[in-house]
Amino acid sequence: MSSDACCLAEARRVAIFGGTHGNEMSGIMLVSMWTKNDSEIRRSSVHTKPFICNPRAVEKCTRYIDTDLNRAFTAENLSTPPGDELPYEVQRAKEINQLFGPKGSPDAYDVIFDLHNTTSNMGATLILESSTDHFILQMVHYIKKAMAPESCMVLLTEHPQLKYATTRSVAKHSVGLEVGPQPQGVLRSNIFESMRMIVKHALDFIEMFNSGVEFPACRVEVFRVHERVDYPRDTNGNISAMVHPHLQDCDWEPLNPGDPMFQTFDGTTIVYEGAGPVYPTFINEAAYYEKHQAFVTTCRETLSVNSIRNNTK
Ligand SMILES: CC(=O)N[C@@H](CC(=O)O)C(=O)O
Ligand SMILES: [Zn+2]
Repeated sequence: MSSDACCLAEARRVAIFGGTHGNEMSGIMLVSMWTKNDSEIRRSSVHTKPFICNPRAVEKCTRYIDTDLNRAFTAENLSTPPGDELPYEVQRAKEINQLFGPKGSPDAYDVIFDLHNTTSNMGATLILESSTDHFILQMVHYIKKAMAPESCMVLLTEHPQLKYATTRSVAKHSVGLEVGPQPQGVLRSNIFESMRMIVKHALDFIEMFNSGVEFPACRVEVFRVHERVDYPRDTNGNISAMVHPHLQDCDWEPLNPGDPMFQTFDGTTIVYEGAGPVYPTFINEAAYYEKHQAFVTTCRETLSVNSIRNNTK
């Protein structure tokens, strides 16, 4: 055991969230399946809790009832007194914070995986909120290696303005899993199986970590959120162009200055005018029309990850 490894507590309490958005079917079906029979997610050193976050939205097969649950875990929402008049998702956020948090406290769950689907052609993507959580970064490194030659991308949402208050943020360590393309309300077997495999690798990693395995220092390639790009709009605020066919489905591929970005209804091309190459993702995500986001640009970077080991072994 090397002496410079960063010592961390074991991760005993782990939750797997599905149905944070009620129309993202892979996570909903996996979590429902694991609620009935947890043999697949059981590990000897871990208590793993499968949990449906927004049951009313799942029942209606809609993203949310009153407001987006995955934006609701703000300090303000979590601290205001409870009440029936609050939006359903704000009430639910408070309940989830009681069950799996409180956010920022020592009583919070060790790890939360939150399972999402996207209509974008992103493939399997892990979403991280922090570039300094070496436990999660080591997990990501492990998952990427276990998945090879299939790729698993990493989106880092750490950004002073663009970060949002996610359901998973109540845990000490959190990771989002976004797999696409899959239409809203639809189950695709390839997407379901890909998500299932990543959860398996993640739980295997936690089991190994808890048992005392040391994970050596490594490097992880991530794509850090840079800017949100909205659709072109007319003076009434209606969309006046679509994602250009050369950009559609090209998540994670470089977009260079001068490259086609949008196509108006009369066929005019609107090009990207940024300074250098960016890597767009969440291209044409259905849920983001209302958020005024056609895609998000990212910048590629490589993070150095500390070696870690469990300090109780
Ligand atoms: C399509 C979708 O729902 N994406 C998630 C991403 C995340 O979990 O960070 C969201 O916007 O909440
Ligand atoms: Zn989602």
